[in-house]
Amino acid sequence: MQVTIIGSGYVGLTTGVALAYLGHQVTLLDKNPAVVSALVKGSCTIYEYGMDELMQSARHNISFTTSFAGIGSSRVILIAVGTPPKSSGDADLGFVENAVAQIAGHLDGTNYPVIVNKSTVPPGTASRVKTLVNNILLGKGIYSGVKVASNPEFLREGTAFLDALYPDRIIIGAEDRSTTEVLIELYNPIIKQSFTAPACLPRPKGYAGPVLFATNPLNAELIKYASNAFLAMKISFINEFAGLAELLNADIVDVAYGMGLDSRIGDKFLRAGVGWGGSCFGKDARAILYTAQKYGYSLPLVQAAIEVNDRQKKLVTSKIRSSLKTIPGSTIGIIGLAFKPGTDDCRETPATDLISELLNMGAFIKVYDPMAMENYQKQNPGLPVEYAADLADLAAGCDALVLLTEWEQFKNADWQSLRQLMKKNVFIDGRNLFDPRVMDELGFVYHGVGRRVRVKGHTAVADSKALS
Ligand SMILES: NC(=O)C1=CN([C@@H]2O[C@H](COP(=O)(O)OP(=O)(O)OC[C@H]3O[C@@H](n4cnc5c(N)ncnc54)[C@H](O)[C@@H]3O)[C@@H](O)[C@H]2O)C=CC1
Ligand SMILES: O=C(O)[C@H]1O[C@H](OP(=O)(O)OP(=O)(O)OC[C@H]2O[C@@H](n3ccc(=O)[nH]c3=O)[C@H](O)[C@@H]2O)[C@H](O)[C@@H](O)[C@@H]1O
Repeated sequence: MQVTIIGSGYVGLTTGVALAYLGHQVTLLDKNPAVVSALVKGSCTIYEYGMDELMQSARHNISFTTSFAGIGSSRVILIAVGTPPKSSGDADLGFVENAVAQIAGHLDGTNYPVIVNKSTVPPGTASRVKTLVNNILLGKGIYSGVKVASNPEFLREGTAFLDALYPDRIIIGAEDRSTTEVLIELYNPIIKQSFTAPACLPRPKGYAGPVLFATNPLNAELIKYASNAFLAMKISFINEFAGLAELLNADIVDVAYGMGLDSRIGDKFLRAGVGWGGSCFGKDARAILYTAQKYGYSLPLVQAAIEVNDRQKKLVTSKIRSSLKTIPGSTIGIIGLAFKPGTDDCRETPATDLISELLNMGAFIKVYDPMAMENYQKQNPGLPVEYAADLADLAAGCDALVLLTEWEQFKNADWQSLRQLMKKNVFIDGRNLFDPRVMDELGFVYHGVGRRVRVKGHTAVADSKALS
């Protein structure tokens, strides 16, 4: 099937490469010439596990362009442009509308591709897009039979290809059966799992394909917001209890493990930490609050999820202050800049607020991330921090280390040697990556989140289990 994807960012590029891998003819269109020329030269603009292998085997099915010319010959057009927040919290649909206007401007009435919103857009956008396209076509004297669908994206950065090839669900919000069928055809290899799994991403054991749910566009749009708000709320919930656990001298890792044993609760998204980051949870929570407000309604749980997250981000500073006693003049090493492991994305990373707060307090800041240093530096030009070459370079001379991103390689580093390079021995583990007793034994003054006191001889069941 001929597919054009508008926007070659995290969603557009990974979706495009996955669809091309499945055998579709994919055109990746981005308005940014720098993105397109990098992709044409074979250099990927984002880091995502599996990109090189999938790109290599799918290369013959992909083309890159900045031009909308010929877009009418596509069977499906997926819109995957950004929907950033306005200052009101509402989603800014400027990029979507611009893309839609360009699409409509290039349709001549001989062929009507299905136009699909993959971007996260407020409920009602599919019908708004349809009106926009029809008006533009009417202006050209074309009475259009264009179909607009909503097909929200649920991939997570860092596991984008895993999520694209082996999703839990595919939500198709279409106004009629024939439009749904076009999208079923697009996703057929995934629904039937009829493709050969790439070597780097074998089919998960027992995985039998996604649940396909066909509904109307409005429901599909709301499913996306409700899902992200729920996940954000789940993390905020465990973070709220982490604060209480610290006061009680309980251990939130054990508490989360025990909660997750109930299949109604589940063990996912119960990892306490420095708070959720990334380009979507905050933006989407605020956008759906705005939508509710427009209808004179409130969403207090969603509001609280944001408030708890804001409070959580401040927690690290108070932990550093209480353990170092004084911050001005101290050297603090930040371990991890990406908003989560597996990605080079630094949008809304918890590191940003923390670093600026510590700089304002007069600390000297060193930072290190295995993947996200270049992005972070680009996004924060002139920030007075030292970019370390590796963990040893980071640890040297530090009074405190603060772990913000739980990259696997951090877990496996030689912390005994790293400890010896430090001036003082404070370690703030913002992701509860380490076993407190081990860090104690290595000579660190260790603080996790929601697990303040270590009881000698106590064996926390969950310490060795990964909560994901
Ligand atoms: N990043 C993620 O993990 C996920 C994002 N989403 C949603 O998907 C959408 C896209 O997100 P990202 O991929 O992260 O954004 P991004 O910012 O990484 O990429 C968007 C791309 O669209 C291009 N673009 C903007 N307007 C254009 C136009 N008129 N024509 C052609 N290209 C245009 C930009 O140049 C940019 O390269 C957002 O609505 C986001 O909420 C949904 C699920 C996951
Ligand atoms: O709409 C989107 O953009 C996407 O947003 C999230 O995906 P993503 O932001 O890539 O990453 P997550 O794995 O959800 O993590 C988000 C943040 O929550 C934090 N987190 C996650 C899980 C947890 O238990 N605790 C926790 O603090 C992570 O460290 C990270 O900062 C959703 O998980 C995706 O389903 C969705 O498609």
